[in-house]
Amino acid sequence: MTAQRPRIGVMGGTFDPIHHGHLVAASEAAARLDLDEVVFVPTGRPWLKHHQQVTEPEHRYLMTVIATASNPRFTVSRVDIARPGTTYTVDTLRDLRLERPDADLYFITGADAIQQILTWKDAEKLWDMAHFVAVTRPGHRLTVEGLPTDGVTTLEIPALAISSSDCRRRAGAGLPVWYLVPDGVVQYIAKHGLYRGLQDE
Ligand SMILES: Nc1ncnc2c1ncn2[C@@H]1O[C@H](COP(=O)(O)OP(=O)(O)OP(=O)(O)O)[C@@H](O)[C@H]1O
Ligand SMILES: O=C(O)c1ccc[n+]([C@@H]2O[C@H](COP(=O)([O-])O)[C@@H](O)[C@H]2O)c1
Repeated sequence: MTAQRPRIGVMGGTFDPIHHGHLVAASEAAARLDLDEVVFVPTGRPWLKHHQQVTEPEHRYLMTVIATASNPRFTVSRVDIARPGTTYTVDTLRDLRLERPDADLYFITGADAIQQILTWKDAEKLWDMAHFVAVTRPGHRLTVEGLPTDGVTTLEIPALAISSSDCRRRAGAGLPVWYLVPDGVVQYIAKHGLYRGLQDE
C-alpha cells in the first residue's frame, strides 16, 4: 500500500494584523479538505498594497505566531519575509515545494483575493504548483469565472465581517479590537503601540 501524500494548506496574507477571519478560513479549509497542516505565510512586501503603509514584517510574523500557537495543525513560515524584494505567490509556492517535495499544497484565498489572481505574477504557472481554495468573505462575491475548473475549489465558510484595515483603523482610533483578533494579538498591538496615530489609508 502506498502512503498518502501529506495535504498542506497554505494561508498567505499580509496579516497586518492577523484576525479571526483568517483563522476561521484556515480552520474551515483544514476540516473540509482534510488537510494535515496549514502553513501561514506572512508576506514580505505585498505589491498590491503599495498604496498603504505596511507594518514591518517581524511584527506581522510574530502576531501570526501568537495567533496560531495553540493549534497543533497550524504553523508559520518565514519564506516570504526572508526573501528580499516584492512578494509573489509563484515564489512562495516554489519555496514551499522545495521544503516539502512530498506534499500536495492547497493555497487558501478569500473571495477578494481570488478575483485578482489572474493579475498575479506568472498566474498561468500557479495551477500546476498548488490547488486553490477560494473561501467566501462578507462584502465580496465569490466567483471563479475564467479560472481552471479543476484548479480551484470554492468553500462557504462562517461569515466574519472582519478586515485587517478595520482593525488598524480601530486600534488607531483607540477603539477595542478585542474579539476581532486573538487576545495575544490585542496585547501585542498595545505593547508595541502598533497602528497608533495611523492616518486614514
Ligand atoms: N474575514 C475574512 N473572511 C474570509 N477570508 C478572509 C477574511 N479576511 C481576510 N481573508 C483572506 O485572507 C487572505 C489574507 O488577507 P489579508 O491579510 O490581506 O487581510 P485583509 O483583512 O484583507 O487585510 P486589509 O483589510 O488590510 O486588506 C486573503 O486571501 C483574504 O481574502
Ligand atoms: O503573486 C502575486 O502577484 C500576488 C499578488 C497579490 C497577492 N498575492 C498573495 O495573496 C495572498 C493575500 O495577499 P493580500 O495582499 O490580500 O494580503 C498573499 O499570500 C500574497 O502574497 C500574490
